[in-house]
Amino acid sequence: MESREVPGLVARRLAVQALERLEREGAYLSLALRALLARRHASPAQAAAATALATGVVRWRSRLDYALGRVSRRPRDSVDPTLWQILRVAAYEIGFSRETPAPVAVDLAVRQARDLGGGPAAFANAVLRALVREADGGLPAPSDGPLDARLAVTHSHPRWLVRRWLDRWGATTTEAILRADNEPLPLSVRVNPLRATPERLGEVWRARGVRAHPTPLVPGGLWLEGGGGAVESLPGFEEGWFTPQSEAAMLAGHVAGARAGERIADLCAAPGGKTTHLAESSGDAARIVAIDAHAARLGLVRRNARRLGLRSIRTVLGDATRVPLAPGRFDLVLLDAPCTALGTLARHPDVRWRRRLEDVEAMARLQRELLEAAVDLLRPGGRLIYSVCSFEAEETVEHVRRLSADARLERVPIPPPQAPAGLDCAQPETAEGLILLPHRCRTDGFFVVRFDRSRVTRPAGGRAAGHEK
Ligand SMILES: C[S@@+](CC[C@H](N)C(=O)[O-])C[C@H]1O[C@@H](n2cnc3c(N)ncnc32)[C@H](O)[C@@H]1O
Repeated sequence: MESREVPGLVARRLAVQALERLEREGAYLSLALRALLARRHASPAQAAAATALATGVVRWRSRLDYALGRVSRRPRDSVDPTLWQILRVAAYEIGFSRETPAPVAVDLAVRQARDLGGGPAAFANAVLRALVREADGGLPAPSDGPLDARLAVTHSHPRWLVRRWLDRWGATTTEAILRADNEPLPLSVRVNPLRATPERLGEVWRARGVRAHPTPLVPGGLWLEGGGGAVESLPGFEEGWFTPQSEAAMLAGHVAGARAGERIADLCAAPGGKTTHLAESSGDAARIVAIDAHAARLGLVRRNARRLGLRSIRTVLGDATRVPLAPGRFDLVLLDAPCTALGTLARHPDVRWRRRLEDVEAMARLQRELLEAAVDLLRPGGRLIYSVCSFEAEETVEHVRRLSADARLERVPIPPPQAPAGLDCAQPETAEGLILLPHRCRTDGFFVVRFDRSRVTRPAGGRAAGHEK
C-alpha cells in the first residue's frame, strides 16, 4: 500500500513498467504508455509524470547507462533488468529533470528497489548516492575516445547514425542536430479553414488558459505553448476545428496547393493528416483518393475526415506499389512515403534505438517502387509531391537525382519557407528539394520535393518529341 501513500511513486512505477515493455517486447513507447496508463487508471498528473520520465529515459538512455556504469561496481548485465530501469529513471531525474530534487529521486528509487529485496535496495542506494556526488554539474560524459563514440554517448544516439551524420554534415552540424533531437518540440495543430480560423481558435483557447502562436513557417497552424497534455481534449477538437500535426508535416500539404476540381491521389495516406489538409485547401471540392495498405490505419482517415466535416475523400485499401487506379489521370499525387522517421527523434525518442542501418536501404527500396507507381498516375502537367520525415540521403536527394533523369519529369523548385526572426532556416540543399534539418527552425527533420509531369515527352537528354494526350 506504500505506493498509494508516497507521492510520485505510482508515476515512477508506471514509467519503469513502460520501459520494461519497450525493452522486452520492442513495444513503441507511446503505445506502451497509452495502454499501461489506461489499464492502471492513472490520474492525469500520474500519466503526465510517467510519460515525462519514460520519455526522458528513452531519450537519454546511453548517457544514463554510461553515467550509471561509472558508479556501479557491478557490470550492467549482472543487474536485474527491472532494477536497471529503476536506476535509469532516478539517473534521468538526477541529471536532467528540474522537477524533483536529487535526494527525493534517490529515495523513490530505493523504495521501488525494495520490492525486489533488501540487496537491490542497498545497491540502488549506493549507486545513486555515488551518482549524485559525480553529477554535480550534470551527468558525466566521455572526454576521450573517437569523436563518433563520444558524441553518441554525450547526446545519446546510436553510434552508426552519428557516424553517418558526421560523414555527411560534418562535426558542427551533426552536433547541432544531436542537440536538437534532445529538445522536446512544441505541439502544433493545423486549423481547418472550413470551420475555424487561427484567431478564433486562439481566442477560445485563451479563455481556457491555453496559449497558442501562429506557426512560423506554414500559414494556418498554431504552436501550443507549454506542450504536454492531450491535444485531443482541447476545445474545438471534436468540432473538427483543427488537426494535430507537426509544422514540418504541414509543409507538404501546403506546397501541394490542392485546388477545387482536381483529381488527387494520396498514396500512403493514413492516418490522413495530409489527405485532410489537401481536402481543406481545395475547399472540400477536389476528388481525393486516399490509399493505404493497412486497414485499421485507413479507418483513421475516414474517422478524421468525418470529424473535420470533409466529404471529398474516398479511401481505398491496397498496396500503392500496385495501385488499382487508372494511370495518367491525376492532377496531383502526394507520396508521403513510409520512411525511417529519423527526422522525428525529438518527438519520438525511441525511434533512434529501433532503427538499424539496414532499414535505410530497405525504406529507400520501397520508396523507389512507390515513386514509380506515383509517376505513372500523373497526367501530363500533373504534379508529384514526395515527402518523408527523414533527411537521410537514400530517402531524399538520391531519389531526386534519379527522378531528375526521368524524361517524363521536371523538378519544380519549392520556395524555402520564410525564416522568422531569430531562426536560421537557410536550407542546405534547395537544389535537390527542401530539407528541413531539425536544428534550424525547431521542426522535425523533413524533406519535400515537387516534380511535374512534362506536357511534352522528351527522350532522355534529347529534344522534345511530341505532346502527351
Ligand atoms: C508516413 S505514413 C503516412 C502519413 C500520412 N501521409 C499522414 O500525413 O497522416 C506512411 C503510411 O504508408 C503506409 N504504407 C506503407 N507501405 C505501403 C504500401 N506499399 N502501400 C500503401 N501504403 C503503405 C503505412 O500504412 C503508413 O500509414
